[in-house]
Amino acid sequence: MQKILSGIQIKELDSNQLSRSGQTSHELMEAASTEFVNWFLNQELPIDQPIQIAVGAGNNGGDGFAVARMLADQSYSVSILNCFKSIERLSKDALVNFSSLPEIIQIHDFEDWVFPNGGILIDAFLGVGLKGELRTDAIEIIRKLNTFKGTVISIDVPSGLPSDEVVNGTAIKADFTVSFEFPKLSLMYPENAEFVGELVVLKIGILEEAYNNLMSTFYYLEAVDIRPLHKIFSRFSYKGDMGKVLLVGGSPGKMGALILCAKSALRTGSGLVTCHMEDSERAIIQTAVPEAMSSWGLIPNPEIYDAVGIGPGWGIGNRDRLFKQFLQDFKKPIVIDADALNLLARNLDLLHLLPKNSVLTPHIGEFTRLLGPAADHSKRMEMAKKFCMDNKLILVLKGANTVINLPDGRQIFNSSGTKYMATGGSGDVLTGMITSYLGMGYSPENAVLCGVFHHGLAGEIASKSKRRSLIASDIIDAIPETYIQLNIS
Ligand SMILES: NC(=O)C1=CN([C@@H]2O[C@H](COP(=O)(O)OP(=O)(O)OC[C@H]3O[C@@H](n4cnc5c(N)ncnc54)[C@H](O)[C@@H]3O)[C@@H](O)[C@H]2O)[C@@H](O)CC1
Ligand SMILES: [K+]
Repeated sequence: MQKILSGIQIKELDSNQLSRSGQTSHELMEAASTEFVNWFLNQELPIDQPIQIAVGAGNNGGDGFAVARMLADQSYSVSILNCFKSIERLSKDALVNFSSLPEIIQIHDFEDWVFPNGGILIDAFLGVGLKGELRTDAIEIIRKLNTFKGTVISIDVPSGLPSDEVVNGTAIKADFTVSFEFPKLSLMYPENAEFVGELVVLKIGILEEAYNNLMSTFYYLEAVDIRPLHKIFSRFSYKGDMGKVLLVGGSPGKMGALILCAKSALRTGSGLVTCHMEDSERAIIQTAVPEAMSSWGLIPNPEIYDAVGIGPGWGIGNRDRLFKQFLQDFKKPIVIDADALNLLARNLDLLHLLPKNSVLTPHIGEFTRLLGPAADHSKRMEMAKKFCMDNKLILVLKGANTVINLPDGRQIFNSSGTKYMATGGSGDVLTGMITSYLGMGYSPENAVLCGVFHHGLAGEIASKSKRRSLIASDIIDAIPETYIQLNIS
């Protein structure tokens, strides 16, 4: 899995890469710029659009000069917005690329900037080399760049955004951020989302050995990581091998949550799904999900199930005793969501009853009820990390970049998903998926990684045709396609 390094570590990564690959720093910059341009050309933007490239003095600016040359070679109309003041300030590699600019490219000084109405602005002003508070001249430049009315594409990070922190006032508001090798930590924080726009991550050929001595507890989960985590089932497998799962939830008026959860567990691959609910509601389940069995009254002997998910639509009135009893009886890791999280939040003493490696799946509201408010997302992540390490639990903090917090302190950001998944029932689907993988005998860690990634991918697939019309059932309908896309039988 891809490590996410801090801005300071990136300098070390670069020098590791250069010493191990034999590349020069200029060749590395050339590789990054080439990947950027290949991505840009794939967007099939009209060739007659004017492209302005705002260029700073460091290596981010160096990328900008190289991109300018490459796009001019492709017959785009490119001009440079000078944010670097004088040539003496340019870094070594930026100077090399500045000197190779073809004559056709015009360079405009700050005072002469006049933005066309529309077109493209490529932001290569400041990258991960930003240190401390933004200088006032840089703030002025960023403010002026932010008045541009066309499409803004930031190279590596939106200029002004620190590489590892929540925004501190001013930064470029990009439509796209194209980051190299891995997303910088700051690009993952919800507070920074309005600056980042759509995130694209491009590999630039950094060798695996270059990462060896660089420690990080942050990781980025991508499609390549998922396939090896899946179990292979043979033609002799039977429905028992595919897992018997129990889903506890639903209440009058909230049976939909349990229905979504059950359907998603079945679509994920569970062999047998039993839903436990109140007696009065069982006809609803049997009609809506004929493939699922139902149970009511006392919670059935949990030991006959391979995995249990608890909480979607359950309600919190009169549930405490049942929940406690259940936690006392069940000894395998459980998936705890929605109202079960709320029950836990109002009685934290129950935490010690949770089997080791149980999975909690709060969104930020549920997280706050459980562990209290945080000043910002990076602080919230520190709280999540400590909670998981202290209690030996897994916590899936749901959001635009869902973070999987593991008991060993690793924090893994998911790369799949779309903004259109912020819709009622999306979380119930995730609970069904994670529980399903647990039931199939995946380790809790692998069940969560697969559940979270496939859930996001299913959302992406469904949103291609549904966009803002996407509902949770569409995510379930797209689960089969995730197996096809990832080539999993
Ligand atoms: N391994 C990688 O990821 C690679 C990164 N490259 C590029 O190199 C960039 C990093 O380059 P550098 O380390 O030269 O740094 P940057 O170009 O990101 O920033 C350095 C510039 O920022 C200015 N600056 C620093 N702090 C400031 C502040 N508080 N207020 C105003 N201005 C400030 C400095 O005066 C300098 O001009 C990356 O973001 C990326 O674009 C690529 O060229 C090559 C490969
Ligand atoms: K930038």
